[in-house]
Amino acid sequence: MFLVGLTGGIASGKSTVVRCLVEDLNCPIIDADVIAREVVLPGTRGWRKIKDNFGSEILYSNGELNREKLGQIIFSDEKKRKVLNSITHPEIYKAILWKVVKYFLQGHRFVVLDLPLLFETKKILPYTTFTVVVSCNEEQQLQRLMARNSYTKEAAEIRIKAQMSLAEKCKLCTHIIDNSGTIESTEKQVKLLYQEFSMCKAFWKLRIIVAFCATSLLGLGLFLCHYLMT
Ligand SMILES: CC(C)(COP(=O)(O)OP(=O)(O)OC[C@H]1O[C@@H](n2cnc3c(N)ncnc32)[C@H](O)[C@@H]1O)[C@@H](O)C(=O)NCCC(=O)NCCS
Ligand SMILES: Nc1ncnc2c1ncn2[C@@H]1O[C@H](COP(=O)(O)OP(=O)(O)OP(=O)(O)O)[C@@H](O)[C@H]1O
Repeated sequence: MFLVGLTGGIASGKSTVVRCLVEDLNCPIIDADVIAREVVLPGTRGWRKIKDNFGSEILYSNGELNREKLGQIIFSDEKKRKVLNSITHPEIYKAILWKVVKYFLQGHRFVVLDLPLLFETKKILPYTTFTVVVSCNEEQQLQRLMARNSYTKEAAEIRIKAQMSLAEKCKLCTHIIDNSGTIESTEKQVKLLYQEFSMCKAFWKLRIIVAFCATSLLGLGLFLCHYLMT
């Protein structure tokens, strides 16, 4: 099975790419942002640790995490961001591992993992065969983030600065999806890339069949040698 790491910057268009992969191509996806929400649901270990470290003022009266408030704290304070990461990331990686195993057991041989911090944390990087960065220019990223979340320019900028820049990520990846044009143009690139990965999948199947045949022939050869010599 091979893993494709999909990443990018905040609001660079990862979810837009994922939507196309799921809805148009029926591709198996693991979304780290969804998992990140699941591991801090009220009553979970992650939730308890956040409450212990950041205090009850970080919760709504019904016990749910006030994500906006926590976001304001951690994006403007690197130390506190590290504390939150040290609580959530081990839980997130465990859940990712289980999902990979589940997809493998279901017979999938190629899974896309949408992980915003793929290059920042590097934990999953060694297990990826390909890494795809969804990119756009800095001004578009800023404008799209401000528009989507109704953030001020300052709030959007501190969130962008909390991550490695898109330009740096583009240097580290194996493939780039340029999301600076229309959504249709992005979808075209996603479909082409999906075809490329699917061909890779076929190539791996072929390698496994060839390896199996070669091992069987070798075994048969050894058996015949042994049979003829005794
Ligand atoms: C701080 C939180 C509560 C803010 O929640 P909010 O609903 O406003 O944002 P959401 O979770 O949708 O994240 C939006 C984007 O912010 C960026 N982001 C989130 N957490 C981080 C982080 N710790 N460091 C840098 N960027 C981050 C990612 O690009 C993500 O796609 C939340 O992001 C969180 O719990 N973060 C810690 C877990 C984490 O690292 N998630 C990233 C995926 S592994
Ligand atoms: N090509 C595009 N043209 C115009 N708007 C776009 C384009 N791609 C994405 N957007 C818009 O930009 C915003 C950010 O896109 P999206 O939510 O896909 O980013 P993301 O990388 O998943 O963000 P996050 O890191 O917060 O999860 C959304 O409002 C989306 O509709």
